[in-house]
Amino acid sequence: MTGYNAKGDMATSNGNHRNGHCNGSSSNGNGTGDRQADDLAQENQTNNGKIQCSLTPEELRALRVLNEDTYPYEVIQEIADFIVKGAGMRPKIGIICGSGLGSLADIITDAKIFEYEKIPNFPVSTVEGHAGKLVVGHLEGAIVMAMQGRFHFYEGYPLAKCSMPVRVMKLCGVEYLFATNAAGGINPKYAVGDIMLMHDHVNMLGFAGNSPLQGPNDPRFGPRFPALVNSYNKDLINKALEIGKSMGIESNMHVGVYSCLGGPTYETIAELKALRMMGVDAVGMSTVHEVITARHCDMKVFAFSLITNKCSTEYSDMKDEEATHEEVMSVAKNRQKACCELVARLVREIQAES
Ligand SMILES: O=P(O)(O)O[C@@H]1C[C@H](O)[C@@H](CO)O1
Ligand code: HPA
Repeated sequence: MTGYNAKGDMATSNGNHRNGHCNGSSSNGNGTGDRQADDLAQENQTNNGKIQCSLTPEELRALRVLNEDTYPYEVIQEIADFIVKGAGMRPKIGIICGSGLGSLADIITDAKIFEYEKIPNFPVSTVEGHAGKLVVGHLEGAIVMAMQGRFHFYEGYPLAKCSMPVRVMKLCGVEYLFATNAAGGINPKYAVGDIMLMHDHVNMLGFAGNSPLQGPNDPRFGPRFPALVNSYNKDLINKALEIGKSMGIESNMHVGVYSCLGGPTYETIAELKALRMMGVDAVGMSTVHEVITARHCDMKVFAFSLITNKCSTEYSDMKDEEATHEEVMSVAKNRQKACCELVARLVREIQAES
């Protein structure tokens, strides 16, 4: 990947900026960032007699991390070791909190909290409603790790980087991935506040030739050509439906198909019509690449969308307002109790079986 730093200088995918240097921490995914940066600093000193970069170390770190797109197995292992050692426990269930659903991590007890900035080689969260914290602790007798904040393609991160934390989870010992998201309901039967259990997806970014698995395959994670037909664990979906019934929310629960678009724009009516024709029930900007990464390394996946807004597929439907992130966050906040209960009870069932 090639990008530009804040001074407009060319920067390359390994964090090797042609001009400019500040002392940030190593973040180039191959452990050589500081050495390269130091070489460049020396070069700048020699060439210009002064350091040119006007960015703070934090800004430079964010830029460098943004420019990384590959994470070798060893780097993922280092991150996982850092977390397991720091937490003093090995999680079995990983939870990714969707927009406004960070409270899913607040129900974790005996929590060890890692800010993303403090985790070596970890990207940073840039979206409101994504706090940028990794929480490891106990939930319903199980050890879980939850991401309070995910990484999205529209933030400028390549898909492999967006879903890199899933591989970290795997090497931490996680066997089950719970991925949650806020989504627009395209299925006309869905209402705002409903929960859609994902049983399949349409990978629109994949249609456009983009995949988190692009590039050389490391068989230590999984096969070159993974199958995805059984991606969403049926047993977990059935358990969640039972839980929904006992919570009295079965009429607000659906099983459906999610699709991820690149964002950050919400969809046009024509796009929503096309998605509906393809059998999509809910649309968002995440999750699919995380699920692909999780299935590639053989994790069991449970995923749900909280329907935060209705997506009209009719030009004539003047009643519908435009989606806003504020609305998304506010609906998520109002429904966090139900989402937390669903997650906690499903964790309890998984734990009871093991
Ligand atoms: O992280 P998720 O997929 O829950 O967030 C959705 C998609 C965009 O990031 C944002 C739009 O409001 O919410
Ligand atoms: N479209 C895409 N992503 C979303 C939406 C939407 O309508 N709502 C929440 N995330």
